[in-house]
Amino acid sequence: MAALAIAVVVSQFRSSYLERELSVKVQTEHYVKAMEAHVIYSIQSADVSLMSVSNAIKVLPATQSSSRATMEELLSSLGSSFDSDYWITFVDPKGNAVATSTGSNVTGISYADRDYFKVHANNEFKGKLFIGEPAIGKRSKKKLFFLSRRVENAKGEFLGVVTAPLNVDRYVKVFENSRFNSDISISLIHAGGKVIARVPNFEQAFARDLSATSLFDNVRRASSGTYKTVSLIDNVTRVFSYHVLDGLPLIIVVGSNDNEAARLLQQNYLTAGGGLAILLLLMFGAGHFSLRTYSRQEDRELRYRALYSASREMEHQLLANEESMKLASLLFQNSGEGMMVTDANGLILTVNPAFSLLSGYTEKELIGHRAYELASSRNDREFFDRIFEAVTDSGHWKGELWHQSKNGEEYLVSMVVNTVYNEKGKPFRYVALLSDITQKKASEELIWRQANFDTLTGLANRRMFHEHLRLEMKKTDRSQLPMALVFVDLDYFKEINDTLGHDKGDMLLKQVATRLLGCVRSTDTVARLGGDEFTVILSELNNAGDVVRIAQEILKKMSTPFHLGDSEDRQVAHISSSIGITLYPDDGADAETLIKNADQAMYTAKQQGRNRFNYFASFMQEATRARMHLVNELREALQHDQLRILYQPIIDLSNGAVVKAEALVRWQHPVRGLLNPAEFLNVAESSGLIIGIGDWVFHQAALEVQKLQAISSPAFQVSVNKSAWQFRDDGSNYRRWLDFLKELKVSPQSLIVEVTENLLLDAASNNADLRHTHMQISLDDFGSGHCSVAFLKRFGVDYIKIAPEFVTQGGDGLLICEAMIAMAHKLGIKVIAEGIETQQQLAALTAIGCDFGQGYLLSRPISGPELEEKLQKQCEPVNK
Ligand SMILES: Nc1nc2c(ncn2[C@@H]2O[C@H](COP(=O)(O)OP(=O)(O)OP(=O)(O)O)[C@@H](O)[C@H]2O)c(=O)[nH]1
Repeated sequence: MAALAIAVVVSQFRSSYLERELSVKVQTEHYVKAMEAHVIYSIQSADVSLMSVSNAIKVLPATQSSSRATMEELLSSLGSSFDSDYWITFVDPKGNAVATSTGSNVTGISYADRDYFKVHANNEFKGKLFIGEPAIGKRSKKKLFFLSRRVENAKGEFLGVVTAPLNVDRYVKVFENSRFNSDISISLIHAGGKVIARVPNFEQAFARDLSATSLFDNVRRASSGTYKTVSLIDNVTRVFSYHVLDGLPLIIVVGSNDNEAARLLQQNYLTAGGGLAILLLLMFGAGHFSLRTYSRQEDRELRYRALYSASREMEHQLLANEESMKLASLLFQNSGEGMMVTDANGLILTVNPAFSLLSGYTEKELIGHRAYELASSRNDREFFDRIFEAVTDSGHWKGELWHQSKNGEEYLVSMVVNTVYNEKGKPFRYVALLSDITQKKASEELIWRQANFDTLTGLANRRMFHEHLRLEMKKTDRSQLPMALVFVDLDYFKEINDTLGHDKGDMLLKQVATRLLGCVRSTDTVARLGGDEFTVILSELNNAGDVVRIAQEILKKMSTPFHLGDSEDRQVAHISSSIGITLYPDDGADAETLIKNADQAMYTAKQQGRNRFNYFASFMQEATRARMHLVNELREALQHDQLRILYQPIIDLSNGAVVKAEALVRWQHPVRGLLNPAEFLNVAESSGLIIGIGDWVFHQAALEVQKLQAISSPAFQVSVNKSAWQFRDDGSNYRRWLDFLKELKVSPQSLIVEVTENLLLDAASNNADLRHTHMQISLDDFGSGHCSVAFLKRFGVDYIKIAPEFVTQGGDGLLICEAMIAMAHKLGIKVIAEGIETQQQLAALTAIGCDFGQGYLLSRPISGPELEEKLQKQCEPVNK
């Protein structure tokens, strides 16, 4: 690289040796280039300051740009960065000086006559940099020339002019130091014609108009060139090279006389090459150089080139900066986002229209107030301390806070605060961007609530429950204190809905939620999984005995009567609950297992009679597995025709004839043999399979009664048992049953539906549907429940079946039977005695007027064909 540089320099000067004039030309051109780089660099650094001042003024509130104090503060805060060779003055729209960065008092000085002021007042330069003609400073009395820019607000209104007077002495010094000998002249000339700086003879030359000289003849022809003439200033004949600075109204002119050219020829050209290096060093203020090696020469050459291209680049950046400031100003005025600018003490300097709209305050009302005065009292002091800390540490804060508008309304804003620093690195302005997120937040919160909470009770919903459960399990892992998961399911809640209505059911669920919350600590979780299923997470239990106490408390609270509705429409509801409890980590390691455990324990509590709590035990898992297996088998049984019906004959006690039969379902299990309903009905009910089984039984019974009536008499009846679960149907199965009977041409009265007392009491409304079918109703197990006589009548019961315990008891049992029979007969209800096992019982029941009887003495349950045969036989003597 060094070798290459040497070669370049050597070849350059060898050619200058060959051609005298040309050598002068080359030399002056070198000077021109070096001077140009310096001038551009100095102008651009002053222009950066001009632009930053002008942009700062733009964001000031309207009144403040005319305030001397504000402007002095602004200019002096920037002043420290200024080059000592220039300063900045702000001139108001009338041309009067407002303040200057040197801090001198400029009040009363008018610059209205300056060319730059007129140009900007007429907006001829559209805010671009204008370089005015050189002149003597009105206050400083220095020889100056002026860089300036127009300042306007976002609406384009003229706010004044910022000007940077440049002390031309700086150029004189640099030019002087760059000359090898006194014959070389270097000048910086304004495009208007006036000399800005010149060596030699600066004093005579300053502000002298050269517009009529041959220089300008040449300039008008080309932006750079070389010519020979006698200087007007010092009368010396020189070869002049000139260059018009790109985009600037400035011309650099360098002249060398013939003596210089001759001297050059005698001199070692290498030294001349070194001269150029000296010039470059001086130009950039390095002040120290050495000519000892060529490699240094190469460095300097490179540095010169780098600086030259850097100054070009800077020029482009400045233009881009200007553009972006304009854009920023537009944004400020038109943005939908609120913007506020404060000084370093938090005093509001300006706000944009969107901010006024948000807060209800005009810009005028806000200026001078502290930004935090807008915040609502919802934010505490610590909150502001935190903001302050963040802004001090990083210059930045982002977050949400509550503001209060002029009309007192509170609104939530999302705010970003950024700091603008002055040249000393101290905060100078704070800029805040704000947007109202009240609505957005409210709907986010609503969505979140809907996603996580049960709308009816306000308790955590299933999703939230799962989240809490996992969190509590983690807590337990850390604290080693056990946690209990409690499932609470209301008993027979459906009946509340059915008897009191869904609204009252809702009221009850709400009260259940409140009562449950009252049973636990605030740190525990109460959730509603759906329907009448609730869960409680009892976290970090110090004492496992607490769980029992809480479970008992819940049972008690749930079985305390609920008062539903207001005084006019008040209803009292009685209910109870079944509770399942499982412990973590003892019973399971994951959430799914715990949930399953608690559910099983609760199910067992239901099975055991409800209104009780049950701890999960591993045997329950086994039981559950067995139950699931049974459900699957039963489903298959239905599909594969494994169910059977046996008929137990019912005898007319007055003549011993079989006149009815009770259909009893059996399961012909492929492995376990014939199973009684007790072995599978529970599972059938809880799995819902009971509906299908009930339908099947009914169909079989209807088909059978058709056959039996054909054999004996149209009065023959078959009874079917209806499970409590079948009442949960909406009644559509009755319609299906009646359709089927119609198809068979069997009268509905041929079938008796057997229901239990409790069922009759609980599902009163559904029984009304049953009566409308015209099938007969038989009340099973009469005497074992609490059915009042009034109920019997009201629900149109056709038969009562006396429970076997009364029949087999004898003595008092028989007396009760007699009373029941008498009462039933008075109501027009017939009586069937169940479980007759002895002749004695038969005789006694017959004696007290019982209408019908069934039991092992009379016949065990038999198959359809067997019954048909029996009836056949019974009918034979009559037929004969
Ligand atoms: N009022 C009201 N009822 C509901 C709501 N959600 C579900 N249900 C009803 O709650 C009842 C829940 O019944 P289950 O738990 O199946 O049965 P249960 O009657 O409580 O009987 P057991 O649980 O066996 O003791 C169903 O009848 C649902 O229709 C609700 O938001 N409001």
